[in-house]
Parts: sequence; C-alpha cells; structure tokens
Amino acid sequence: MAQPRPTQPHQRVLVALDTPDTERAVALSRDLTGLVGGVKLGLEFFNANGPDGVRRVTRGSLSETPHGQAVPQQPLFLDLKFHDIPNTVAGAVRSVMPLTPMILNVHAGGGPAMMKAALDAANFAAEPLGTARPILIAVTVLTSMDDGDLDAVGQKGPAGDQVIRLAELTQKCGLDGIVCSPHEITRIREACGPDFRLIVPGIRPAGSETGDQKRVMTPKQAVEAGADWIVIGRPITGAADPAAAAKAIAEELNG
Ligand SMILES: O=C(O)c1cc(=O)[nH]c(=O)n1[C@@H]1O[C@H](COP(=O)(O)O)[C@@H](O)[C@H]1O
Repeated sequence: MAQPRPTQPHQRVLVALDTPDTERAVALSRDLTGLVGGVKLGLEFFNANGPDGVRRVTRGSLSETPHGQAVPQQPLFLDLKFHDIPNTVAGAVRSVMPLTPMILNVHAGGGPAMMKAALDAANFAAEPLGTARPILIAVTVLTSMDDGDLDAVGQKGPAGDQVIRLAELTQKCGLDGIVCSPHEITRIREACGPDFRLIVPGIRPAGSETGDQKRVMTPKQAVEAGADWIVIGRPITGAADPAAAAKAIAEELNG
C-alpha cells in the first residue's frame, strides 16, 4: 500500500499538540481539521493519556462535536522517539501499530540494528492490519541543540555534519527519512536524494517567538528549501485563534 504524500500546501503542516490535556487536544484537532495535514502527538500527550487518548484525538467523536456531526480522522504523526535496545524498540513499534500512525519515529542514535528492528517490526505488523506501513523516520540532532550542546554530550560536530552522518545511516538502514532542522534540508537532499522524507520542526512564522528552538526558518522558507512536512506547535496552538493562525500559514504557503 502506497504511503501518503502531501498534495496541497496546507497538508504539509503537522501541528504539534504538546499538551497533557485530552479535551484541549481533541478540540484543537477538531478545529484544525482540513486546515493542516495532520496532528503530532508526542511524549507529553502520550504519557498522560496513552493509546486511548490518541484514538480520541485522531478519530474525533460524535459526542464531542458542537453540532453532532462526525469529524474526519486526522492523520497522525506519533512522535515517541523510540530509543532502546532493538528487541524493545521492535516491541514498542508493534504495540503502537493499531493506532495506524501515518508517521512514526525512532532516534537514529539508537544505531543501525535498532533502526532495522523498528522497520522489520513495522512491516511485519502492517500486513495483518491491512494498512500502509507508517512512514518510519529517525531523529538526528534535535533542533534545540547547537554545536556547543553536541560537544557537551561528546558528539562530533558541527551539528550539520552530524545530521548528515545520521541521515546517511538512516537511509542505509532502509528507513524513509529523518526529522531535521530547516537549515540542514539542502545538504540532506544533496546527500540522500529527492525521495528521502524530511520532516522539519523549528518553524517560526515571521515575528513569532523562537522559544527553545535554536535553528529556525519560516514555513515558506522551509518548504521552498525542500521540507516534505513542517512541524509547528506553539505558533498555532498558543495563538489566540489557532484556526486563524493555521489559515495564515496555509495562505503563506499558497502565496
Ligand atoms: O521529533 C520532533 O518532532 C522534533 C524534533 C526536533 O529535533 N525538534 C523538535 O522541535 N521536535 C518537535 O517539534 C515540535 C515543535 O514545537 P514548537 O517549537 O512549539 O513549534 C515539538 O513537539 C518538538 O517535540
């Protein structure tokens, strides 16, 4: 079964619902349906609400909509960044497959055996479910880390070089792509080619606060540089009107 690709500009946006509050996540997901390409649920949400919380957000529910109409299912980027021994990561992948994520991730730093175990587990588990295997990607160097941080944890910098090393390793292991900072897109495209999926956080519309992100770009710059999907959290979820913020980003991407 073919894996999905964004076909319209707004579908490139995955909104990060970083909250422990299910009701808030369900409401945001519902309000942003059709304005973004999917939702990203990560460690904060998952550790508070588990798989049932994830299902509530992605499926919506009749009782939760203001007018009783059904809400279409939101594509899901399940951002649990698995990083453990291969056997444990394979088990973790199998455990989340019933949630039918569109995108799932592991840490490239877990090494080749771990990444291959994750891929095998995803392929094996997708077959009986009759679903497409999730797009399996690896986290390289977190966008909150700079050269000084890499040095502090004993990793060889500069950050851009370490990202390329891990991107090439990820591709060699057969995974579909990586999470990377917008500033690394051009070099990764050169190294890994046009089909390697690039999912890019560290996105800030012009004028918005960078917060803890250190290597940022605007949505349009990142997509023009070659991002397949851009991950945006606080600039949408922290806005007074999240739907309006998402629309403005879609318009910027369309323009
Ligand atoms: O894997 C991720 O999604 C991720 C990797 C990374 O290197 N940097 C990064 O910011 N993220 C995630 O992207 C989202 C960015 O959120 P905002 O900074 O609020 O836009 C958060 O949910 C992060 O967990």
